[in-house]
Amino acid sequence: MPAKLSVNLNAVAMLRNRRDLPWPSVTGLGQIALRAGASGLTVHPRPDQRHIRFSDLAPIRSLIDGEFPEAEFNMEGFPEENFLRLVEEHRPEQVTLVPDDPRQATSDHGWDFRASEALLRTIVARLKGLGLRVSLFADGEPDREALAIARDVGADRIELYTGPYGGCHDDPAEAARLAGRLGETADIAFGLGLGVNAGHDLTVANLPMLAARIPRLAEVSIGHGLTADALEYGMAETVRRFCRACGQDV
Ligand SMILES: CC(=O)[C@@H](O)[C@H](O)COP(=O)(O)O
Ligand SMILES: NCC(=O)COP(=O)(O)O
Repeated sequence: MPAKLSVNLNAVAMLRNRRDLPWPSVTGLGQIALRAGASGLTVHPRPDQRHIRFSDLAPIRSLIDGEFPEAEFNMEGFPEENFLRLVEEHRPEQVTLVPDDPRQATSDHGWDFRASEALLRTIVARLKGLGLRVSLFADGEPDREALAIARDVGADRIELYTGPYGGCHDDPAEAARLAGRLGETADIAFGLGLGVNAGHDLTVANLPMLAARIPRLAEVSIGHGLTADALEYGMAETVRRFCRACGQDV
């Protein structure tokens, strides 16, 4: 089955936040994306609310519950207490834990599973107690021992950090090499019984090679490149283009 597309709304929220006005509408564009065939919506509410605001979460939850009961809400963030309370309140179908420092401009690395094992064990147990799927942001390094820790702390999936792969848009040879590394990492994760998601700087151009190398990829979450294309083609057409790049027949 081709990878599902979860549309990350952070970039739409950032545009909205330029003014004290409610447009572009984060929930409205999420609705257009789901109507066009996206399988879910992703948000990464950072502590300073510079993109998604905490007040965006309830309307997104209601949108999915009301019109798209098959769709999934994916909340990403560092597992500090405020984020965990937001998760408890809004009950996303999936929580993706990322090791971000609040001062980071954007996510730029996966977990150090060895150093964070105790923290992750506690947090994953708490989230699994709520019945939520848990995914852990992981570097595309085929490190079996580290990935075994991700499995052993109770995660359901990893999300491969594809930033370096996305950054090679003008270097096809390096992109192919990194797709191979991501694929090796995914193969180890599958062998350990983990599911595999991917995200960061994915585009219509670089998705097909990744999807071909990882045919069992469960989900991609995409915001920056997708929002850029939505400015050019509109959100609905952009979602269809990204779904096709995942290998979906839309
Ligand atoms: C975990 C990940 O890769 C995404 O959440 C990405 O960091 C988007 O976040 P921003 O839109 O805040 O940069
Ligand atoms: N998990 C990655 C994500 O949600 C979106 O990242 P990007 O496409 O904005 O780089």
